Formats: sequence, C-alpha cells, structure tokens
Amino acid sequence: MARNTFDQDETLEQGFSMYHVKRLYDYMRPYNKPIFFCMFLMVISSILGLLGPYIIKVALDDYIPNKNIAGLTGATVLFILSLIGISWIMQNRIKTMGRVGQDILIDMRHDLFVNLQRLPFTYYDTRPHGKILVRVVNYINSLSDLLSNGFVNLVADIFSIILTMVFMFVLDARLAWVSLIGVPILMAFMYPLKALQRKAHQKLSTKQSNMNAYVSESINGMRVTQAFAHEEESMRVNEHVCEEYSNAWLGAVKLNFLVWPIMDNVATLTVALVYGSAVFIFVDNITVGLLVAFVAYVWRFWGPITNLGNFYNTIINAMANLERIFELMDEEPTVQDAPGATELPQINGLVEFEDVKFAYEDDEMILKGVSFTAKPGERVAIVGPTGSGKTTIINLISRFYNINDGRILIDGHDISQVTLKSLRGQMGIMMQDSFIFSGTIMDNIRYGNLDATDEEVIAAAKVVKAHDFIMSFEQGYETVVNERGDRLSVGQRQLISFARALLANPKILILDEATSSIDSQTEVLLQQGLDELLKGRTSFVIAHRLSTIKNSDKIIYIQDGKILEMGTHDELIAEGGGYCHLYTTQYELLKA
Ligand SMILES: Nc1ncnc2c1ncn2[C@@H]1O[C@H](COP(=O)(O)OP(=O)(O)OP(=O)(O)O)[C@@H](O)[C@H]1O
Repeated sequence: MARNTFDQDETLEQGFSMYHVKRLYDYMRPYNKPIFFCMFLMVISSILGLLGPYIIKVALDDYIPNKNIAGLTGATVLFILSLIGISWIMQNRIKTMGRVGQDILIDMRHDLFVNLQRLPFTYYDTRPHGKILVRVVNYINSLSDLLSNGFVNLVADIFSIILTMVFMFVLDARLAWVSLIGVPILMAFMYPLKALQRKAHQKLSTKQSNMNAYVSESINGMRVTQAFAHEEESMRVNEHVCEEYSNAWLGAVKLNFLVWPIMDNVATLTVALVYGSAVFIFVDNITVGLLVAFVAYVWRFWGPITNLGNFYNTIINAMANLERIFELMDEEPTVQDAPGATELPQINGLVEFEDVKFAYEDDEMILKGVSFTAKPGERVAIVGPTGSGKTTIINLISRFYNINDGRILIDGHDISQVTLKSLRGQMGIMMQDSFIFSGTIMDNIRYGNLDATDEEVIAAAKVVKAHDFIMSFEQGYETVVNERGDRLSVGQRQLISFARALLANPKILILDEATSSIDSQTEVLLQQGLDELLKGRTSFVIAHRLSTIKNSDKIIYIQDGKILEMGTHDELIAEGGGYCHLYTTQYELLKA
C-alpha cells in the first residue's frame, strides 16, 4: 500500500461511475416514502406556480376589458390561495427532507465507521489520520444539501419544465418553438464546462484533505513544535496548504459561477427573441395578455433550468466527495477472517512461531525467519536493539498484520485460520503507546473488560499499584481524563493501560515497554504483584530495562529481524553474546 503524506494529493484508484449513483440511491431507498411524498408536493407546487401567469392572462385579456369584477375577485383569491399553498408545501418539504437528509448521512457515517473499525493497522500506518477524518466528517457533510434538497428539487424542476412547455405550446406554439432556441445554445456552452468542473472539484476535495491532514498533524505535534520553537515554520506550511486549498476553491467556484450567467444570458436572449418575434413576425395574432403571460412562462421555463444548473454544481461537488467516501467504505481489510475461519477455543497459552517472515512494505523484510515456542504459563522476554523487530513479533501474535511466510500457532491452531475476535478476545495487550480514551479513569480501565464490575476494576488497579495515585485525585476513579491523558504522567498512563490489560483476564498477556516510565520503587512493588498474577498465563514482555526481565523463563534476543540467542538469563550471560553485552553495558551504566 502506497504511503501518503499531508502534502501529497491522493489519487483515486477508481473514478466516478454510475455505480456510485446506485450506491447513493441504495442509501435513499429506505426513505422512499417521505422522498416521494415531497416530490409529489413539489409537483403540486409547480402546478400552483404555473397557474399564476394564466390567471394574469385571463384577468388582462377578459376580466379587466369586460369590467368583470366578480371574475377579477375570484382570480385574485385563487392567486392568493396558490401562493399560500406553495408556501405551505415549501415549509413541509424543508422539514421532511431536512430530516431524511440527516438520517441518510447518519446511515452513511455508520457504515464508514464500521469499516474503519475493520481496517487493519496497515491502513492507518500509511496515511495521515486527518485524511481519514475529512472523509467521515467534511465529505459526508457536503452531501447534506444534495440529499435534503437536490434530488427532490430535481424531480420538481424537470416536471415544472415539462408542464411549462405544455402551457407554452397551448398558449402559442409558434412562440413556444422560438423560446426553445435557447436550449441547444445552452448545451453548447455547458458541455465543455462539465469536464473542467469535475476536475476542479476533485482537486478541491484533495486539497481539503491535505489541509485537514496538516491541521490534525500539527495539533498532535503541537508540543514538539512549541518545544523546538518551530511555530513560524509550521505557520508557513499551514499557509501553503491553505493557499493551495483556497486556489482550488476559487478555481472550482469560478467555474460554478460561469454556469449561472450563461443560463441567465441565454434566458434573456430567449425572452428577447420571443418579444422580437411577437412584435415583428407574429404581430397580428398576439394580445397583450398573451404576450405578458407567455413571457412569464418563458421565465418560469428558465427558472428550473437555472436550478438544474445549481443542482449540477452541487452534484459535481458531491460526486467528487462521494468517490472518496465510497472508496473508504469499500476499502477491504487486508487482515480479516479467512473463509471458513473457526472460533479459537478457550486456550491454554501455547504460542509457536514457525519460521515466520514478515515485511511491512514489500521490499524490506523485517522478520527474517523467526521460530520459537512459548509454553503455557511461560514468561518470555523479548530483548534486542532498537528497531530489531521486538514490537513487530508481538503485533503478529494478535495478527494485527498478516505474515509473509511461515506459521504462528496458538495451542496448535494456525492463527490465520481462526476468527480475529476469538483470537484477540483471549489476549491482554499493553502497547508501547498507552492510549487513554476521553472519559473517567474507571472507564479507561474497564475498556479491558466491559463487563467488569467497579470492584474488579479497582482490584486490577491495586495489582499494578495504580490505586494509590488514582485515589490521590479528588474524584478518584471518576476523574475525567482526555484523549491524550493530559492530567496524567506517562508512568500513570502506563499503569492505567497495565490495569486495563490485566482486567481482560487473558491467557496470553503482552506487555510492550509496560513499565519503562515507572519509577524503580513502584516497579519493584509492581513486580511482586505481577509474579502472582502472571502465574498460569503466557506472557510476552518487552523491556529495555533488563533488570525487569531477568527472572523470565525464556529470554529471546533478537537483532536485525533474526533470533540470535534464546535461554534463561543465566544461560545467556554464560553464552557471553549480544544479551550479555547489552546487560553488562546497562549494569555498568547503572554503577557509574
Ligand atoms: N508500521 C510500520 N511500517 C513500516 N515499517 C515499520 C513499521 N513499524 C516498524 N517498522 C520497521 O520495522 C522495524 C522493527 O520495528 P519494531 O517496532 O518491531 O522494533 P523494536 O525492536 O520494537 O524497536 P524499539 O525497541 O525501538 O521499540 C524497524 O526497522 C521499523 O522501522
């Protein structure tokens, strides 16, 4: 999968097609009833709107010359009633379609979010998160107008155009033909514009995505930016992405704004032709009332055509975003249950790596044939230099990535053939980055097991020695923390994540640098609790502080994606290899 950065335009793997329109219609289908009802209302509204000029014609040509007061009063009342009817219909349409539009957006957001949950680490590794966010939030929002007004108005406008033509032909077929001259002229202008608009809107959505990605990255990296006093550089980049966005916006809007004047000019030209032909060619058979009514119909004919132009702008914009929304919705998780995957039964915790080869990106093998066995209940430590592949190994146990070659077995079951849920549901994982969700400390720990009682949460916190610092907060376990865990120190965040992993009560426990930021005194206390707790569980521990893994049943020393040494602490020290060197260096440093 190609990597993308905030300043790199995303290319679409698949262009716009009728398939996208069909997909959009699938979302609208459940709301057919209110949508068709609103379309029906709009058709009635068009008919009422078209009555106006006819009433004026009758008033001008018949009632006023004949001083027919009763007829004139009746026509006025009818005219007012038609205006009231139109306004009632408008109100109801806005209310109903507003609701329907929002409901459709909720359905689309739901489906997008469902797929986001399924997508593997690789997907998130390879693109800025702001670019994902923009699809779920901004692009979906941009469909609101199309769904609330666009389609209903489209049908009403088409109906209105046809009905107006009928009125025009009934009134005077010669003038009706004259007023249609504008249609091919309009087509000749609009056709070449279409391709330009489509490109401009695609560019706009790409630049919006880039801008979002940079803002999101800047917020996440704000502390580093301020620490290095790089605000100006950051602002310069921001100005650049904003300028690119605004240029793209201007480009798209400039083309959109061409649509309306073209239509207006063609409409004016048509009216002029109607007047001209009425005065110079068909002068004998035309009354004032007929001409006034006819010109009113010509404007009414061009009104919906102008609306169609606006609808066209909306749909061009929406389609550029829809392409990306559906692309994300259709993104197939590369890590998913194999066909016929079975449930992993309750495990004992035997983990076997058989000649596992793995690459994040095709060209660079990270694990180059890793084999080891961890027996149930064994405590396995994985050590090695930075970037040697330790985290990669433990990420593979939970199948966050698919391996390129070899096999990983748990209790003899190949993990690629069992369901992800049954596999991950039996593991407790504490990752290097102790992520804290916004909410209370209690909720954050309970994330490990949503069914756990408050007492169980507190018990887990006590085991990892987090209870005391939690209780030192005024609100204890109910203290609200945010996404970055800003109220908490890094060590405190680690302890909370630790408690979360334990609460899952897993047969396999994975601890990646679980205690790297915890003071030595707390760590000693924690180790005592842990010894008891890890009994009966297979655990994988990664720790740079080697004193914490000395007592492990097995230490795996990995370098450059290969296991170089494996054994107990004493055995590896006796071997005098890489582990011994690492350990003695650390020991010397501590002594110094
Ligand atoms: N998501 C990723 N995409 C591409 N390459 C990656 C990714 N994560 C890690 N790598 C690469 O894989 C190699 C092993 O990384 P890994 O995180 O497993 O190392 P580690 O031994 O855990 O290091 P550390 O001690 O620093 O945590 C590194 O060279 C790293 O650049």
